[in-house]
Order: sequence, then structure tokens, then C-alpha cells
Amino acid sequence: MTRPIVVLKCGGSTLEQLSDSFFEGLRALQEQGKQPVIVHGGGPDIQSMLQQLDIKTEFHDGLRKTTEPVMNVVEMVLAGSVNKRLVTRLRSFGVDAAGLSGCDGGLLECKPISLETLGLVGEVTHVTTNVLEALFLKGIVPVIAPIGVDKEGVHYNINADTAAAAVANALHAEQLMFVTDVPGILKDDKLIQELSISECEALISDGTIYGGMLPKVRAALATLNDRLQQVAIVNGAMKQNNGCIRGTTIKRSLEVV
Ligand SMILES: Nc1ncnc2c1ncn2[C@@H]1O[C@H](COP(=O)(O)OP(=O)(O)O)[C@@H](O)[C@H]1O
Ligand SMILES: CC(=O)N[C@@H](CCC(=O)OP(=O)(O)O)C(=O)O
Repeated sequence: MTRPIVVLKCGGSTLEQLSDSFFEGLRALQEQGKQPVIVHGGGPDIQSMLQQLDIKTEFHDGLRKTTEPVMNVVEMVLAGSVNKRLVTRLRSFGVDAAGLSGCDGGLLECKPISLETLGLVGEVTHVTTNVLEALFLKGIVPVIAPIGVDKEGVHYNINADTAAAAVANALHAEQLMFVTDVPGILKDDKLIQELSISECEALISDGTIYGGMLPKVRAALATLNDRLQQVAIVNGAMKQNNGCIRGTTIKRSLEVV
């Protein structure tokens, strides 16, 4: 029997600020018999490398238009430096972790969203979980860079929030948490602790939820199901209180405790 799966998406905005208690909390999860899986972003690191190389990029609806030269940088940064830095930090806290990208073991199969508008940006069509299951047997925490591969072997750039949601769905995760650089969903600078699906939709419509928060909330809404009744958005830099970080919980039904 596989342990209950907890998928944590660590945003590029927060990777360098992750608190010691975040890593201690992760170790505590393992000690409680849970199997953490990490999917990470790396938007700011990609941006800075593209600037150093003087390669221009543009965004459409929060997604980076990915030409071939951009893709080379995205893969180098995400599957290379960001992934390995995170694995090293986890291991320094006694969490046995191994890094992989969505190409390894055919983990994230994808197809282009729109070659014309977005270039090599992929949407996940299938998650091949074999390689993850092999790591689970050894109690290793997979650390996944959101690079996908299509049937022809072409590599794609996948938004890390949507990659995390696809992984959570495929693994029938018990918990999905988006770890980011804000305390949760804010309205007029105040944290909203709980939201229903319809309240989220209203906050998207009135522009309260915008930019980088949009793919997180959309991914959360797409992932809620009978098994996964709630999704959390939390700040990775905050000190945890008894393994628990306050943030926003998006609930399928507000009656769920
Ligand atoms: N209602 C909101 N509450 C909080 N943050 C929001 C909201 N709407 C948009 N944001 C933005 O979303 C950002 C988080 O998304 P992003 O920068 O993509 O982070 P990550 O790298 O963690 O995915 C916040 O820093 C904030 O600028
Ligand atoms: C298609 C697309 O936009 N991909 C993202 C992948 C990284 C990511 O999602 O990183 P964050 O979680 O830090 O935002 C990008 O190129 O920036």
C-alpha cells in the first residue's frame, strides 16, 4: 500500500526564501507516514538567465511564449540548477530527495497548447507514475521540474502550477499545497482563510485574483474531487506553527472541516 501522497508545489518566487521550518515540516510529514512529492517552478531564475543571454520573452495569459532558444534556457535552469539546488537543500535537512524532470521515465507526457501563440508550452496529457512509485518504495521524495515530452520526443515548458495539479490528480493525492511568496489569497491586503469554488470564480472575475495567482487557483479548482476536498495556498517563508502554516484553503464544500 502506498502512503498517502502530499503534493507540494514550490514556486520560483519563494524557493530561496523557504524557511527552515518548511523543511522540518516536510520531514515531519514523512515521519507521520505521508509521502511528499515536490513540483517546483523557477520563473525568476529563468527570467534572469534569459536577460543575461539577451533572449527576449513575452507572456500570454500568464504563460511564457517558448521559442526554441527560450526552451533551451528553461530546461537548463529548471531541470539543472533550480532542481539540484532544491534537492541539495532537502538532503541537508535529512530528507532523502531525488530530482527529475517530466522527461524522466516519460513522467509528464504533453502536447502543445498552441504552437502558434505559445510555441513550446505544453499541457499534460498523461502522467506516467512508474518512476515515482519506484522512488516511493525507497521512501525518496521526488523533486520534479515541470518539463514535458511529447510522443515525438520534443520537450515542452509546462507551467509549474498546472504540472503540480496533474501530478496530484494522477497520484490520487490526499493533499495539494501551493507554496508561494504571499500569505495566501489577499483581498484589500487581508488574508482570506477559506474560499469556496464559486467565491474563487467571483474573485477571478472581479480582478482580485490576477497574474501568478491565476494558474494556482485555476489548477486548484481543476483538481478538487471526491478524494481531494481542499487545496491550500501558503507562504513558504513563514515559520510554521506546529507543522501547520496558515494560508488560504480552497474547499470543494465549505462544510468540510
Ligand atoms: N489576490 C491575490 N492575493 C495574493 N497574491 C496575488 C493575488 N493576485 C495576484 N497575486 C500575485 O500572485 C503572486 C504569486 O504568484 P507567482 O509570482 O507566480 O508565484 P510562484 O512563483 O510562487 O508561482 C503574488 O506574489 C502576487 O503578486
Ligand atoms: C509555460 C510557463 O510559463 N512556464 C513557466 C515554468 C516555470 C514556472 O511555472 O515557475 P513559477 O512557479 O515560479 O511561476 C516559465 O517559463 O516561467
